[in-house]
Amino acid sequence: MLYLASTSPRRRDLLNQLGLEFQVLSVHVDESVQPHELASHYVERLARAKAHAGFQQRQSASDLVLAADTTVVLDGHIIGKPENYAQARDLWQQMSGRAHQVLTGIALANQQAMRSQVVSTEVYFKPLCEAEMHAYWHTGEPQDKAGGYGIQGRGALFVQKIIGSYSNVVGLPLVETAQLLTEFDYPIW
Ligand SMILES: Cc1cn([C@H]2C[C@H](O)[C@@H](COP(=O)(O)OP(=O)(O)OP(=O)(O)O)O2)c(=O)[nH]c1=O
Repeated sequence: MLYLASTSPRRRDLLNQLGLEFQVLSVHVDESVQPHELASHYVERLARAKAHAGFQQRQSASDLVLAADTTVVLDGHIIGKPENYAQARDLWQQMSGRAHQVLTGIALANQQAMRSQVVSTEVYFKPLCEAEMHAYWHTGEPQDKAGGYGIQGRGALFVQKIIGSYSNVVGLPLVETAQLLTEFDYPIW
């Protein structure tokens, strides 16, 4: 049986898109960033920690546990969730009219092994004006989101173009996830 160690509805929807049967596990890991930790190291470490925590709950020889972690990176810095409008506005002003990266770490584990990788997508914001930043904040969408937007929602109105995987930005890069599953001999088709 395949398990997704994530309660994120976005990840569930993305994995459903592949037409695979799976069950969801709820896992909790410490998400604090280590001092001087690179974003790529951070998302891979957390994805592996989530997969490991998930596997603690499921240990039959045939079980596979998939986990992921997504973060937004601006000028090399990991961007968290904005706590108020002032923080969000400050962040979006820095992101306005230029590129940032969205990194997702994915990890897949069975009883014998764990494999993981990091996928990066370049996201370009259009130049933002005060009125749209204000309006977006009041939709309630940015509040619980790392980087302060969701490309799968009205945050798409900020995104002029992306280079790389779209599903990676939403939280689960599907090509790379399918590749990992194949490496574990899990049938995709
Ligand atoms: C850039 C971007 C970020 N996000 C945000 C929402 C989350 O804050 C962040 C991903 O957080 P995660 O910690 O990776 O996932 P999660 O906490 O939602 O779920 P779980 O740990 O159970 O797997 O990505 C989007 O939803 N859409 C986007 O386009």
